[in-house]
Amino acid sequence: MEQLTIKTSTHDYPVVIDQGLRFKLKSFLNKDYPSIYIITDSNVAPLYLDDVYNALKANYHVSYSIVPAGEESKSSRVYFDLMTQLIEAGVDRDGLVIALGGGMIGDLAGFVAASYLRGIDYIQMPTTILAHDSSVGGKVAINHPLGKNLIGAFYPPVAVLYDVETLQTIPFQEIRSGYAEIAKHSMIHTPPFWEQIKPVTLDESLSDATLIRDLIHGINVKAAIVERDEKEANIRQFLNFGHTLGHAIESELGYGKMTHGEAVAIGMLFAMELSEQYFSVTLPIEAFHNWLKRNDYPLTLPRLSVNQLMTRMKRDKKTKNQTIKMVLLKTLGEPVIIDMEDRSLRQQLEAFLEKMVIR
Ligand SMILES: NC(=O)c1ccc[n+]([C@@H]2O[C@H](COP(=O)([O-])OP(=O)(O)OC[C@H]3O[C@@H](n4cnc5c(N)ncnc54)[C@H](O)[C@@H]3O)[C@@H](O)[C@H]2O)c1
Ligand SMILES: O=C(O)C(=O)C[C@@H](O)[C@H](O)[C@H](O)COP(=O)(O)O
Ligand SMILES: [Zn+2]
Repeated sequence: MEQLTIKTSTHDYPVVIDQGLRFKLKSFLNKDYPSIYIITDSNVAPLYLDDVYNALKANYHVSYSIVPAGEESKSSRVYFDLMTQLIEAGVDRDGLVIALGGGMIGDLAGFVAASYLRGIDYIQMPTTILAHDSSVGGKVAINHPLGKNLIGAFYPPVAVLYDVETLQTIPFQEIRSGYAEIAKHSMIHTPPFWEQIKPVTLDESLSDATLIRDLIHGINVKAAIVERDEKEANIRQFLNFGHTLGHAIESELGYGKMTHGEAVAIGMLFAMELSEQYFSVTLPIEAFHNWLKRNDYPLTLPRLSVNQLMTRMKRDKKTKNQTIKMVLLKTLGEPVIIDMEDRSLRQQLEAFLEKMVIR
């Protein structure tokens, strides 16, 4: 078992990483909750809902909702339906929400918990690799058709219980998606650990030991950053490496058409190219590109409108005074936030997308 504690402005919470945690939930509940409400999705429910429900039902009043799997459920409609279900179930201010699933569920259920009755406790139970990132740090949100995560809060959970046994059932595309955020952590951290990720192949040969090593490394990077800058006043923006374009691609294509990690991977490639030009440095772009290719990441895009992408990037939460900010790398492990000038960003984006279309 691995455990760390995250300090926030309101409380500290544990991140526990172990096999089979879903069977031992009771021992991690530090309050006598009158009701527990599990929120999960239609892929995770048949696999793990019973285990979680059965681990609690003898001691607590437990209810649940199952939302359709997929990014489209991180929506105002599903959010509102969940609110209705919690009200009808009579969950009060002493209730607990359990977010059982990947980052979609963590963000959605976390935002439900943050806003229901002005905020009740919630536990993150991540079940994807990507959720090593989303379950830590307290960013919760739903999407708006105009942009990703535009409606949300900083609202830390009371615990993150990462039962890594659940990762055995995730499909390959989701292994890829999650490893993109691990690669992100490997490149923004000092010292960088990209050299550790570079040889990893995301197929049957990926061992549990490698996966757990990389997950723990990623979680430690994330934890260290969010502890120092919980509300993203400064260095937390580094965690947005690859996201300025990645989020624009996700929303422009339509939520769920490309996974979050796949879109962020493309965004990282673009940010690396911009970094090389901006700082006249050499980054391991070719090695990263080869890694993405070897692991079957999508490296082509349909022809997208550069105007639309620019408009979407302007709606990014880092934007101030209409100036798009990008996380660039001065060198591997040394991220910086740069105000981008529209004209040159547009030109570089056009050139980048042209390569993505024909590659
Ligand atoms: N809050 C944050 O800090 C943060 C960080 C990174 C990403 N995110 C958000 O996270 C979301 C992406 O998360 P995700 O990649 O986990 O997507 P997801 O939650 O949609 O899960 C991906 C797919 O895997 C399925 N699944 C989940 N766990 C499974 C399991 N154990 N076995 C089999 N199938 C399983 C899901 O049903 C879904 O189909 C995006 O909305 C992104 O914006 C948030
Ligand atoms: O925790 C953060 O901060 C991050 O930026 C982590 C990202 O991987 C994640 O996708 C996050 O949801 C993006 O945040 P946003 O503020 O750009 O919506
Ligand atoms: Zn992300």
